[in-house]
Amino acid sequence: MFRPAFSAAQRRCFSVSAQQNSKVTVLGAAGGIGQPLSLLLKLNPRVTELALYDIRGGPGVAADISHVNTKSKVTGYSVGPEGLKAALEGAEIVLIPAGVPRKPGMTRDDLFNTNASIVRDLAKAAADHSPNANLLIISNPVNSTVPITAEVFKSKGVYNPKRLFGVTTLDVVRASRFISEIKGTDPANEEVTVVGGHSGVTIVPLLSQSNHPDITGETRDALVNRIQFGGDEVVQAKDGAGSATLSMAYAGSRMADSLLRAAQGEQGVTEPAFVESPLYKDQGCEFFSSRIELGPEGVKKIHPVGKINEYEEGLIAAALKDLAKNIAKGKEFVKSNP
Ligand SMILES: NC(=O)C1=CN([C@@H]2O[C@H](COP(=O)(O)OP(=O)(O)OC[C@H]3O[C@@H](n4cnc5c(N)ncnc54)[C@H](O)[C@@H]3O)[C@@H](O)[C@H]2O)C=CC1
Ligand SMILES: O=C([O-])CC(=O)C(=O)O
Repeated sequence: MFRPAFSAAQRRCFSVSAQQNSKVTVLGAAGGIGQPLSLLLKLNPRVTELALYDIRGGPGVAADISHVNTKSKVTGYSVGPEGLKAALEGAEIVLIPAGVPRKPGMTRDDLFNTNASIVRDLAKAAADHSPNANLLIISNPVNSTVPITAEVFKSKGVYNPKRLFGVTTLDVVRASRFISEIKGTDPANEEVTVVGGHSGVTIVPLLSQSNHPDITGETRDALVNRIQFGGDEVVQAKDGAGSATLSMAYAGSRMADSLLRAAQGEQGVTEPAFVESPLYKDQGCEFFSSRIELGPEGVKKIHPVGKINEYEEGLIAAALKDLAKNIAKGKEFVKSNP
């Protein structure tokens, strides 16, 4: 797992892989997520070049981060198609946290009207200028923005489902933290599989597969609810000033680091992600988040959901209903608004 501080010994271990060039691009780099995410990427020795783009403030954030004394080169790009093109060209990973966040009382789906076109347009640029990069979609609603990106790539004839990821890492980060709070354990030792999508009831934690299948009854219901609606806790606490940014930056940098490690030959790297998946395709869900083994080609293996109990079967059934609608909405948007 990527941790933001590296000892001298760790730096020596990293040195072989760090010789490989890895350009990482952030679109929306000056935002609440973009800034701390870019900082964490600057601290990662596997990143050799960091390209920061935003419709406002990209060069300023880049100048600031570029003073951090790690080896990677940081560039902030000017606003417009030329800047966007230069930011994307040669990227191994493109992270997209561009778009508006929620305010109290809103669902992630309420962001669709604004964020769908932002993601569509950035996806068009990525399809043109970095068609082979791993694309990590953070902008909400992820359940729809990932299908939007897939449709754009298909329309340009460059879609590779192994390279498109909706970032759901924050759900497992939260789940391991919340379960550790109940059990008084170290969250580093807690792994909770979370499947489905990234909003409300589409977020399905599989506690029966965790270290604590004994959590049942009201405690289980409250924990599941907290994992499903953890984002709302932050939205309410920020009281109109946005949603999770710092924990999301951590989660996004962990996902990027996992992809870089897998690309550089590390075996057995897994993360959850919302990807094109055969698991529930026959129930209208062409995309689904489950544990993914990563490799140099992006998605190496999609893990099945595995053994679950009746309660979890019910959670998945509820998730699939919403998820199918969210996916169809994204696909329809690109058809009607190419
Ligand atoms: N996947 C996940 O787990 C999570 C997703 N999110 C989502 O991430 C998104 C960003 O959240 P924040 O960073 O808090 O928002 P923010 O408003 O602080 O930052 C968004 C940034 O995107 C930029 N932007 C807007 N349109 C752009 C375009 N066409 N090209 C380049 N940059 C553009 C803005 O200038 C701004 O700097 C939201 O949609 C939010 O819901 C937030 C937390 C977790
Ligand atoms: O809740 C939100 O709107 C942001 C988000 O996706 C999360 O924190 O999981």
